[in-house]
Amino acid sequence: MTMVFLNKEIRDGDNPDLTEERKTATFDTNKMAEVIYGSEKLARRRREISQAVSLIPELADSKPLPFLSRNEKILESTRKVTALNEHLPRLINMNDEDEAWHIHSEVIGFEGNPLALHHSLFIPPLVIQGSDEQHEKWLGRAKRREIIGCYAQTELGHGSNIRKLETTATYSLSTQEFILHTPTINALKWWPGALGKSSNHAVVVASLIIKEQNYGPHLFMVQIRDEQSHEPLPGIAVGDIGPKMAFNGADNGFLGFNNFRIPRGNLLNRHCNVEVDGTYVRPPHDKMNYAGMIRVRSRMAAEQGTFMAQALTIAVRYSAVRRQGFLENKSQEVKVLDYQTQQHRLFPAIARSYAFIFCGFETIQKYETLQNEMNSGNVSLMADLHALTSGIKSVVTYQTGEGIEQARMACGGHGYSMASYISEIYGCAIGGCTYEGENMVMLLQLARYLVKSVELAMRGKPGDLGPMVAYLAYPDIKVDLVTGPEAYVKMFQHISKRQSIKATEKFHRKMESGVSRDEAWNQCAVELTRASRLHTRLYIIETFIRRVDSIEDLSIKMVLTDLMNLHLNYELLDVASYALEDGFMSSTQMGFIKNQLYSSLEKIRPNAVSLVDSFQFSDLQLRSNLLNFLFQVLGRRDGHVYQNLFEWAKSSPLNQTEVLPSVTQYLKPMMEKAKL
Ligand SMILES: CC/C=C\C/C=C\C/C=C\C/C=C\CC/C=C/C(=O)SCCNC(=O)CCNC(=O)[C@H](O)C(C)(C)COP(=O)(O)OP(=O)(O)OC[C@H]1O[C@@H](n2cnc3c(N)ncnc32)[C@H](O)[C@@H]1OP(=O)(O)O
Ligand SMILES: Cc1cc2nc3c(=O)[nH]c(=O)nc-3n(C[C@H](O)[C@H](O)[C@H](O)COP(=O)(O)OP(=O)(O)OC[C@H]3O[C@@H](n4cnc5c(N)ncnc54)[C@H](O)[C@@H]3O)c2cc1C
Repeated sequence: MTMVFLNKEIRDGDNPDLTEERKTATFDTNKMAEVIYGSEKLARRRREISQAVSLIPELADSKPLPFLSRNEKILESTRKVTALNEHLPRLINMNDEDEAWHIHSEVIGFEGNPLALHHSLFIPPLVIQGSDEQHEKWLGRAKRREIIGCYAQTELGHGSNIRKLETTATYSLSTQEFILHTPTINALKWWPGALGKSSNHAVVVASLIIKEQNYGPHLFMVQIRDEQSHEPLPGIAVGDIGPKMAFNGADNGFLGFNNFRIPRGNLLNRHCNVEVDGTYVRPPHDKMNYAGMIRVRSRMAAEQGTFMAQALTIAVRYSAVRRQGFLENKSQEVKVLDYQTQQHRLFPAIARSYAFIFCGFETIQKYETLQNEMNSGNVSLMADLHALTSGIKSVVTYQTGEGIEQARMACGGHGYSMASYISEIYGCAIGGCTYEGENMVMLLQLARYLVKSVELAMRGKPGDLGPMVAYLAYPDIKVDLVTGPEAYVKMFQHISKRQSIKATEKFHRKMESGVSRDEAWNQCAVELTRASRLHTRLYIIETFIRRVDSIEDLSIKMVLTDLMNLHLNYELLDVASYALEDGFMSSTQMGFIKNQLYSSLEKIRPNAVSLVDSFQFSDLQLRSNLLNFLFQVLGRRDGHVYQNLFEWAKSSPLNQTEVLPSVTQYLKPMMEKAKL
C-alpha cells in the first residue's frame, strides 16, 4: 500500500526509521526536485526516464559491478550502453544533453563506458571547431554512432602544458596532407577515454607545423582503426593504458603515429585554416582551440554536485537507519544522524551539493551565451569564462572529494565496503581534480585574471573591471552579520579582495627586488591559489543566494534558506582567519557564526532525509538495482540495509566454494608443516 504525504511517497514496506524521517519533512520533495533540476518538466522527465529504465531488464546490471574483472566490466558496460542505444530514441529526447546524461548514469553508473566520451568529448569539439562541410562529413555519422570517437590531447610527457605537446602535424605542400608523427615515447597520446580498444576515430590535438614554423596545438579528425576489421590502420599504434583508480569500465588508451597521413580537410577549420599553399589563417582568438575545454569545465559544477549528492543520499539514508549508542533515552539506541558530529559531517556537504548544482546551471548558461557569441565572431567573453570555469572546476572537484570522503566515513565500516558504492563514486569524482586541467594549474589561470584585475583597480580604473571582480575596488566598510546574507557576501568580498591584493603586492615586490616575472609568480603561487579559491567560493555563495531569492514556493524557500544559512556560516567559518587577521571580523562575530552554524544543523535535521530524497536518484542509479539485485547497498530508498548486506556478502565469488585453492595450496601445507 502507498500513501501520499505532501507528495512524498511513504511505503508500508520501508524501514520505519526512514518512514518516520520522511514524515517530518516540511516540504514536498517533488517541488524541491523542480528547483534542483530547473523546472517541473525537467524533474518529471527524470522520474519518467528512471521509471522506464527500471522496466527494461536488459538495462539492469547483470552482476554486482565490484565483483567483475576489468574485462568483464568493459564487456558489461558495453553490453549495457549498446542495449541502451537501441532504446534511447523511445526513452529520451535525443537532442537533450541532460536527458542523455541522466539515462547513461542510471544505466552505466560510475564505471564509465566506451561511448561516454564519444558524446561528451568527441562530438562537442567537432561541433565547435568543425566547419559546416566537416559537420556534413562526420557529425551525422558520429551522432548515429556509425563511428566511435574520443578526444586525444594529453601525452605521456605533457598534459597541463599543452603548448609543449610533441605530436606534430606537419603540412606537406606537395601532397596537401598533414603528416601526424609521434617523435618520442613521451609524445604518445596517453589517457584519452575510449581510445584504447573501442574508438575508430579520434579528435587529435597536435602541434601544427607549416614550413618549419610551429603554430601550436590544433585539432584534427583522424581515423585510427579500420571500420570493418577494427584493426589499427597502418602507421598507428594504439592500446589500453591499464587499470585505474576508477572508470575501469572504460578503456583509456595510448596512441602513436608513424608519419601517418591525413587530408588537409581534416584540420577542424571553422575558426582557423591552412590553405592549399600553406598560408595559415588565424582564429579570432589565440586560444580558440581551447574552447572545448571551457565547455567541459562549465559543466563540472553541476556534474560534481550530483556526484556528491549521490554519496550523501547513501550516507544520510543509512545514518537514519543505523542506530548506535545512546542520548537521553537509554531504552533505545539513537539514529547516528542525531549526533551533532554526524550532522556536521553531512549537512554542510548537502548544502554544497545544492550550491554546486545551482552554480552549475549558471555556468552552463554562461557557456551557451559564449558559444552563441563565438558563432557570430565575438570572442570577448572567452577570457572571463575561462577564468571563472578554471576556478569553479578546481574548487568544486576538491570540495566534492572532501564531501564524498566524509559521507564514506559517516557510514563507519559499511562505508568502506564496496556495497556502499561510495568508493566508486569517490574514485570517479576525484578524477575531476586532475582531468580537464589539473586543479593547481587551473587555479593559477584564474589567478592571472585576478592579478590583472587588481592591477586595474590599483591604477584607478575600477570602471574597467568586469562584474565578477568589481568588488576588488569596493571600499572596506565593516558589516553586521546579523543583518543577513548580504553582510556575509560583503565579509567574503573583503576576505577575497584582501587576499588578491596581498598576493598581487607580493608578486610585484618580488619583481621589484629583481626576481624574474616567472620566478616571482612561482614564489607567490600558494598565495595566488588561495586568492583564486576565495574568489570562487564567493562566486558560489552569490549564486546560491540568487537562486534562493528567486524561489516563490514558501515551504521550499524556507528550507533552502536554512541550507543557505548553513552554507554561509560554514564557508565563512572555514576562512575566518583571513578576516580575523586584519580585525575586519571580531571574535564576537566569530562566536556568532559558530552559533548560527550549530542552530542551522538543528533546523535541517528534520528535513535531512527529504533533502537528499529530493535529488530523486533511483535505487538503480545508486547501484541498488531493484530488478536483479534486491540486496545491494546502503543507500536504498527502503532502508533495508542489513539483510541486503548479508545477501551481498553471500554473493561474493569467494563464497561460491567453501575451501579456496589459497587454502589447499598454501595455508594447509603451512599448517601441516608446522605440526611436524
Ligand atoms: C555517462 C556517465 C556515466 C559515468 C561517468 C560519470 C562521470 C564522468 C564524466 C566525465 C569524466 C570522464 C572523463 C574525463 C575526460 C577528461 C578529458 C580531459 O582531461 S581532456 C584534456 C584536458 N586538458 C587540459 O585541460 C589541459 C590543461 N591545460 C590548459 O588548458 C593550458 O595548457 C593552460 C590554460 C593551462 C595554459 O595554456 P597556454 O597556452 O600555455 O596559455 P598561457 O598560460 O600562456 O595563457 C595565455 C593566455 O591565454 C589565456 N587562456 C588560456 N586558456 C584559455 C582559454 N581556454 N580561453 C581563453 N583564454 C585562455 C590565459 O588566461 C592567458 O591570458 P592572459 O595572457 O593572462 O590574458
Ligand atoms: C580519469 C581521467 C580521464 C582522462 N581523460 C582524458 C581524455 O579523454 N583525453 C585527454 O586528452 N586527456 C585525458 N586525461 C588526461 C588529463 O587531462 C591530464 O592528466 C590532466 O590535464 C593533468 O595533466 P598531467 O597529467 O600532465 O599532470 P601534470 O601537469 O604532470 O601534473 C603533475 C603535478 O604538477 C603540477 N603542475 C604542472 N604544471 C604546473 C604549473 N604550471 N604550475 C604549478 N604546478 C604545476 C600539477 O599541479 C600536479 O601537482 C584524463 C585523465 C584522467 C585522470
